[in-house]
Amino acid sequence: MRKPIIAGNWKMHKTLPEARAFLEEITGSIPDVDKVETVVCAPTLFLERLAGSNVGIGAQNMHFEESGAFTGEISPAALEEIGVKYVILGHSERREMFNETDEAVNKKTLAAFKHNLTPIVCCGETLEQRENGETMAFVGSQIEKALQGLTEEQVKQTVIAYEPIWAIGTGKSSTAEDANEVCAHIRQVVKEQFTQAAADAVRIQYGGSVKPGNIKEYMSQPDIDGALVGGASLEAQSFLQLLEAGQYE
Ligand SMILES: O=C[C@H](O)COP(=O)(O)O
Repeated sequence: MRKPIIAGNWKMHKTLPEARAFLEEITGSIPDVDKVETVVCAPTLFLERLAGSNVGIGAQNMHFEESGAFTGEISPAALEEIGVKYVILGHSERREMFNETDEAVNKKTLAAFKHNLTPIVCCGETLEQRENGETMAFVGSQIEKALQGLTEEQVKQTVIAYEPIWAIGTGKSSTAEDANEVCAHIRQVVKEQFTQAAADAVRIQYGGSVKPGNIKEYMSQPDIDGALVGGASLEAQSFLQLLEAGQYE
């Protein structure tokens, strides 16, 4: 059985004192790691200070090269060294605003495994693509390209986050059934590209206006294994409610 994974993506929010206060508030109340894997993806500057707590710490992006003249970037090795365990790759905000391509996401995914980082690979369609009936083909192709060259074992350890772009930060969440349909398609794509065992093991999160009040609907779907949460992960009590509700019955 796949273990649920709930990840907060703080994006470019919080100061260091706020980040520390958040972790102090949640530390004693994190559910058992056997029930749900808890991850907080913080701004790069805070990562070193947050690592070492009983929460999995994740970065929100990284470069795929080991080192070099890439002003403003952070390397996978540097993240590994400070105790970061997860990295969000190919978030739609990075694809849209920072021109991140499928090829770059693939290189980053391969680089993550060289440095013991669990990649949270994001995919998701625009509203226009959804209305044109292009969701399955588009999302399937994003995932196929992102996972190219991975071993079956690496795919099993990968986390995929399906986030329809029109549902991010808008309050308009996808219905649980619609989200599950896309997640089931992603699993099918993984099966065709790799193996049934890889498809059975890979964890797929839903993201897009997930809140304590709706997370259970998503978690009750057979192909959804967790959530990648933006806005509702910023407040400690809201995040704890997500963790409580984000477990299998
Ligand atoms: O990475 C998280 C997603 O962008 C979802 O953000 P949201 O929960 O604020 O809609």
